[in-house]
Amino acid sequence: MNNSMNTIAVKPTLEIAGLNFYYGGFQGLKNINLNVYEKKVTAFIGPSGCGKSTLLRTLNRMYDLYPGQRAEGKIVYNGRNILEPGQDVNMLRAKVGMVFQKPTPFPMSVYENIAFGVRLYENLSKGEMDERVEWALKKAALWTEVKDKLNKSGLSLSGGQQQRLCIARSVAVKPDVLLLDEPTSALDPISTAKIEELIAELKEDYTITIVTHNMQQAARCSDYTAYMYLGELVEFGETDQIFMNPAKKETQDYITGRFG
Ligand SMILES: Nc1ncnc2c1ncn2[C@@H]1O[C@H](COP(=O)(O)OP(=O)(O)OP(=O)(O)O)[C@@H](O)[C@H]1O
Repeated sequence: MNNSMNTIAVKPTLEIAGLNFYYGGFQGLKNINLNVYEKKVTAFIGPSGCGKSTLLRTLNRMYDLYPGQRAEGKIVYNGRNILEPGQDVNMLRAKVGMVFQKPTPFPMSVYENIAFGVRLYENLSKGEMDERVEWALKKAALWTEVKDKLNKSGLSLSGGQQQRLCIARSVAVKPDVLLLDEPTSALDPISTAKIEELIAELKEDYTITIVTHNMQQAARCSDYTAYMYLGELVEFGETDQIFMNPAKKETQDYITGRFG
């Protein structure tokens, strides 16, 4: 949590307005309005099925890969509604990168896991690519552990290392935003602590949103928290306020474990 935030001017990176989302005939998100602020961590919390992952997946149009899923409303990024037709979704996904719940390294070397994505967008020399790979691995706090194993399979790393490799892979293409979907739920407590430390470091450079079931994690890692229920945004505000002085009884019940 960041107690000095009230005094710091914050700028929205993503402005979400009147967002509705549909899985065929089922409405998964209902009139969501919230800003994701620049170089801050925003946590999405709420009971299972409330729409946290759905909201995260709209932010880089990941749902486009699935027929029958559609979003309407506005998500303004760099002055443009990304939901409109004509958006270059590949470029969007480079700028708004995603890390999933289960670590998903590609079945290739540690080095190639990072170089592969970079090659899709940039034409770097071998020396430049070596530098980029090292830079991304350092950003993801993984370099010292893998610098002697760059040619080993990404799948040979531990679960926590694999998740940091996935973060390095996203960071390597120089995004603005990182979307983290329960990034530590498959990890042990030590790896979880490392990822949480990493999130604190990464927010110096990136705007981060995180879906988490872990209330302590939301309280520790985030500057803003959105509490969702049944596809609606119940309450959104600074994390200190949401956890210490929520405006709504439903939020209070959820964060104190009285939900359900
Ligand atoms: N592919 C899909 N087809 C139809 N409905 C879906 C699909 N994916 C999710 N849903 C529904 O949309 C709603 C929101 O799901 P979502 O996965 O966003 O919730 P969540 O808050 O992330 O849940 P969890 O914490 O369990 O991951 C749920 O009712 C879910 O059943």
